[in-house]
Amino acid sequence: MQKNSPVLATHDIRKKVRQRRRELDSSLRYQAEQSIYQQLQQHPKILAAKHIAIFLSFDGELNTQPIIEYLWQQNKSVYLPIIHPFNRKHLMFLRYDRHTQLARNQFGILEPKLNVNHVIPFHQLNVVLTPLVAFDHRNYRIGMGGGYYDRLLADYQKTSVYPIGIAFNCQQIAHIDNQPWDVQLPEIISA
Ligand SMILES: Nc1nc2c(c(=O)[nH]1)N(C=O)[C@@H](CNc1ccc(C(=O)N[C@@H](CCC(=O)O)C(=O)O)cc1)CN2
Ligand SMILES: Nc1ncnc2c1ncn2[C@@H]1O[C@H](COP(=O)(O)OP(=O)(O)OP(=O)(O)O)[C@@H](O)[C@H]1O
Repeated sequence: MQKNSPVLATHDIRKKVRQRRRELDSSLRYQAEQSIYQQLQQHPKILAAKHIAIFLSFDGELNTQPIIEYLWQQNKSVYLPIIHPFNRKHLMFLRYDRHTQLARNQFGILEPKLNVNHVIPFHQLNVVLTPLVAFDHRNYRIGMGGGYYDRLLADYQKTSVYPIGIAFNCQQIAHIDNQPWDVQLPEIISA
């Protein structure tokens, strides 16, 4: 592989920013989380939404549990991604409530146990809160490398689904050498 190959560069950025995210100072982390929670609570798309996809934090991601508690309180329906059992490069979204049983997937991330009655088709989601590792000023993102969210969001503009990235400021980088399949997010909330 060439030294300046974008694939290699992406791998290095992912590694570096994941580490930066894990090592974020705990009081800075707390302040940033409070700011992001506030921004989300005032967000018109969240206020109007009924069906909201989110994720359970791992690897230094912002703690999403308070957001989930808030959404439940507001009587929103909350959904979590699971790795599709047959089509393993794809995600499915399952309803998440206080009674949902969770188990760790192959990456060590907690996910709901598959129950077909709890599945929501992608196009019925109103907002997809989207995890990311790194982002740039154009709202291109680098994720964990599975391509899951790029596949999921490839055609979001043909639907009424509104994706919102959430991240810490320390995850912003100058420029992402975007690939043809990379999805540009309409919005990233960060602090
Ligand atoms: N909280 C959260 N949930 C999420 C995501 C996310 O970014 N955050 N995902 C966003 O897409 C999906 C999971 N994607 C992932 C992709 C790669 C690895 C990962 O650790 N890869 C290792 C190899 C691990 C292995 O194969 O055993 C690596 O690259 O070193 C983890 C999650 C779905 N759920
Ligand atoms: N829409 C798509 N259709 C087919 N393959 C795709 C699509 N999006 C991404 N891929 C494939 O997935 C692989 C991983 O992509 P990439 O490194 O951009 O993932 P990522 O953005 O870091 O991860 P994620 O989207 O899960 O957060 C690539 O090899 C790419 O070819």
